[in-house]
Amino acid sequence: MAPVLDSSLPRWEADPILMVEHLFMRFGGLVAVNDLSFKVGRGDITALIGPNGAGKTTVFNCITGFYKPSEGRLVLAHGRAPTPHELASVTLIGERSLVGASSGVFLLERMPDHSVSGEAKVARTFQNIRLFTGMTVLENLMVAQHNALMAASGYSLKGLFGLPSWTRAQFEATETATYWLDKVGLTDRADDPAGDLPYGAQRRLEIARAMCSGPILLCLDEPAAGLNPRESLELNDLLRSIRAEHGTSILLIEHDMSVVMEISDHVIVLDYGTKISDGTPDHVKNDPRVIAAYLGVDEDAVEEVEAEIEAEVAGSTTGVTS
Ligand SMILES: Nc1ncnc2c1ncn2[C@@H]1O[C@H](COP(=O)(O)OP(=O)(O)OP(=O)(O)O)[C@@H](O)[C@H]1O
Repeated sequence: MAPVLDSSLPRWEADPILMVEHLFMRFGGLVAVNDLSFKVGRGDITALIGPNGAGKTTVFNCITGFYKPSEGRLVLAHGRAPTPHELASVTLIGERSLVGASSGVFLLERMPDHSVSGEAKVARTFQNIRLFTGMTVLENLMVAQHNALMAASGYSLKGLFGLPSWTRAQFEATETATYWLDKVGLTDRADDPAGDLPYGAQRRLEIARAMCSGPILLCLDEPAAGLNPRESLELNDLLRSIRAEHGTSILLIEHDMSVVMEISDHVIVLDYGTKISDGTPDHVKNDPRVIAAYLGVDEDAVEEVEAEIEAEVAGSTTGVTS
């Protein structure tokens, strides 16, 4: 039976798909991520924001297995979140995953990047587009399914003899690629080299390629970078439909606040590797610490603003006006 979720809690508390716990990443003397904890809700669009150098991409690199964190735990749950007892059992026996009847639990910090994508089903895109520019648009989407196709081919034998399971897998991979080509509006460019596409189309192709691997968590590093306002709106629609039609949870790093505030359910703000705010878009955009981090105001000024807000709130509840 599906567990009953506490509707009084935000989704990231009631039903987290990813739990980042006390994450540290040090590069020599530089602490790029400093004791960071946050949760990503299942089916939510979650944004990780912060000024340049705040540590956002480093967090992505830890989640997706590109970096081994200096400390901390990264728990991904395919089904319901694990109980503390289940989590302790995976952690203590030194395993990197627990694939039970109802769910799979993965400790991402213990997994290499290919297992994070292949087993834990976390896909990502990069700040700088990384397509195979010499391959066609369609080939880029087929390559994304290479691992599944290799397994279906029995690592060549079934493919060599053209067994039905291999033919079926090939057909399904082509269907998946065709579906995503259509979804991102690139069907008529299927046979063109990916490098010939305009910039905005390359960004959409990257997202389509990530979706071809069937992720349950899609991590997007600055998907709106370099897009014009019309393309940003199209991106918003694409991400909303990925969430609505495929139930994929999305974690994105983004500087474009029109994208962040428009489509996010949950926003986490980093500054110098530390979390300074965590909540709904409305909560975050009115948080004096966030305003200060973006405008470069110092701590004293933040405390002053907070005191002013508290005084105003107290005044309005007692009916005192200034
Ligand atoms: N491989 C590395 N070696 C050394 N320092 C690094 C490495 N990767 C990141 N850093 C440093 O860690 C800090 C955080 O960098 P990161 O790229 O994560 O920030 P960011 O928030 O993603 O920035 P931006 O918005 O500009 O992309 C920076 O000071 C950066 O120079």
